[in-house]
Amino acid sequence: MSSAALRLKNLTLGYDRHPAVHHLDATIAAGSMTAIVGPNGAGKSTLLKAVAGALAPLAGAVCFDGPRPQLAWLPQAAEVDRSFPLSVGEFAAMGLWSRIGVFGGLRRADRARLAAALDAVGMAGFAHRPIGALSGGQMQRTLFARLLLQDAGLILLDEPFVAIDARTTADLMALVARWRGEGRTVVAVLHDMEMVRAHFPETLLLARELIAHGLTADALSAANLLRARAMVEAPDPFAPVCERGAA
Ligand SMILES: Nc1ncnc2c1ncn2[C@@H]1O[C@H](COP(=O)(O)OP(=O)(O)OP(=O)(O)O)[C@@H](O)[C@H]1O
Repeated sequence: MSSAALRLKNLTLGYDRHPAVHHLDATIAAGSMTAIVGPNGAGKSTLLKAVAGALAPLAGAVCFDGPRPQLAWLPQAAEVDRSFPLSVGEFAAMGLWSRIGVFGGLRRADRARLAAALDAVGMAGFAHRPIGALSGGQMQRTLFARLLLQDAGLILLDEPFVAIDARTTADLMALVARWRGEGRTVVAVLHDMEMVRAHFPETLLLARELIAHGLTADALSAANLLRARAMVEAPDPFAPVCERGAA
């Protein structure tokens, strides 16, 4: 599996030139499993968007050691348009697009891969169901099937287990743990500290700027969590200009 270290270099991100994440420096090791943790509005989704290439930095850069790895990004559930008239099978098969092209038909091997992915997420038998008719948990399983088919070296997950029951969470978490064993790099925005402590060896704690990054037990110390909360609750949460000079 081709995986490359991900380097965030003096990264400042924002919208309409208003910075939301300031001067972030961090290296995420190839093949590691990192949780991005922080209060609401800390800039976690913004960071994932930038790593995915969907948001250009205001300053600094997202770099990879070696060639840019194939990347798969699971956005927050609310951002997925389910009104599109697609079946579960058609939706999950989008994970094969990078290999077969948007208009390429599924060959027998692709169909077998699709069936195996739906089976792996517990959605075998749902292939013809419209995605608009799925429960939240079934949709999340379908999104994971698409991720499986993308077969990416770098996997970005934005709150993958929100409003998902314990059984589905455990099933999908087992898939994530398997990706790590396969040498893929996993970066996940998570709010559930218990899950982070149980499954994610490394954590990047963000509160508009970097609070801590390293082993999860160290990064999530009470002092760091307090500091993160204070940073986000501080006045002027969305400064019109970044006052700190570029490093
Ligand atoms: N499309 C956008 N346009 C303008 N501002 C935005 C946009 N998306 C996010 N923001 C702002 O950027 C800041 C960081 O938002 P972001 O969604 O990255 O936070 P988060 O840490 O993921 O929060 P949460 O835990 O609530 O999902 C917030 O102040 C938010 O209002």
